[in-house]
Amino acid sequence: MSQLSFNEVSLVYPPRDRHAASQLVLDRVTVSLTTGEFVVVIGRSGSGKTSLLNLAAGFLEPTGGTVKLDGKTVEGPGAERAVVFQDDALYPWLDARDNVAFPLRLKGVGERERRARADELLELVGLSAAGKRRVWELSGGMRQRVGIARALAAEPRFLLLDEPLGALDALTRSRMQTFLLDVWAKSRSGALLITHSIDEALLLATRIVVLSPNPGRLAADITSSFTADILAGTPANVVRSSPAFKRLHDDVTGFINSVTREEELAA
Ligand SMILES: Nc1ncnc2c1ncn2[C@@H]1O[C@H](COP(=O)(O)OP(=O)(O)OP(=O)(O)O)[C@@H](O)[C@H]1O
Repeated sequence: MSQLSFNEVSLVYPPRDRHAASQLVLDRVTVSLTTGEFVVVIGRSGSGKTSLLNLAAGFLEPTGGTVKLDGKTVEGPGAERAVVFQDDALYPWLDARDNVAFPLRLKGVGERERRARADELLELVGLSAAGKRRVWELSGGMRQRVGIARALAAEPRFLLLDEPLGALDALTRSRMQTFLLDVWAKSRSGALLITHSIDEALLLATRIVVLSPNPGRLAADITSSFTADILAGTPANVVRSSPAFKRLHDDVTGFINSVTREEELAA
């Protein structure tokens, strides 16, 4: 089992120009996740969600505190933490299979093995027939699935997902939520996903982390159990209609809004 932890993490962005002030974006955030968990981070715009994910990815360094992977301070990006953004950023000059195989090429894996592994991953994401297609021949949902397959190619311990479904239409998004859970469960990795959707957070998370804005602070860390129902095949609309789902939806909404009221009172 692996653990990714934020320990009293603060982040200050320097002033954008000489007239601006520096900005405290995250204030002493302590939270951790282990492989086998699906942690969803939610909070108002500007609460530092993407900054938190970029710290986990090693794209940013904290100003205070530490980000650790299995007790070792994260000092930069690494193959054990794969990132998927909203804009999949596939390589347009490669077909779907070569996009998926790309991280393996970087690792020096031979061509035959690369292709075999990429084909397995394409099958996992339901795209075994699309390996030869170019990026522009894929729909938005297919592109995101190729992006997720590519992220899985290096067998990461953690998947860091920044609004990966945000650009998809409602129907595709709903299908992709179930798909994402399946992939996560099969990969036995840990997932850290950012979303603006409370509904998505409740359907996907084993834990929901709520950040308050200005500066981003940990407002709540709540266990959720609907993931198991979705993985067992219960349709999302049935899960949503349960009283327990509605109660947790209200609780999370309350955390996000109560934080806003406090902010307003303090302003
Ligand atoms: N590179 C940067 N330099 C300076 N300030 C930044 C930088 N990146 C983000 N910020 C600021 O930090 C704050 C938090 O941004 P961040 O993107 O982490 O929040 P978020 O919760 O992900 O927002 P959203 O939900 O709108 O995507 C915002 O006020 C943003 O303007």
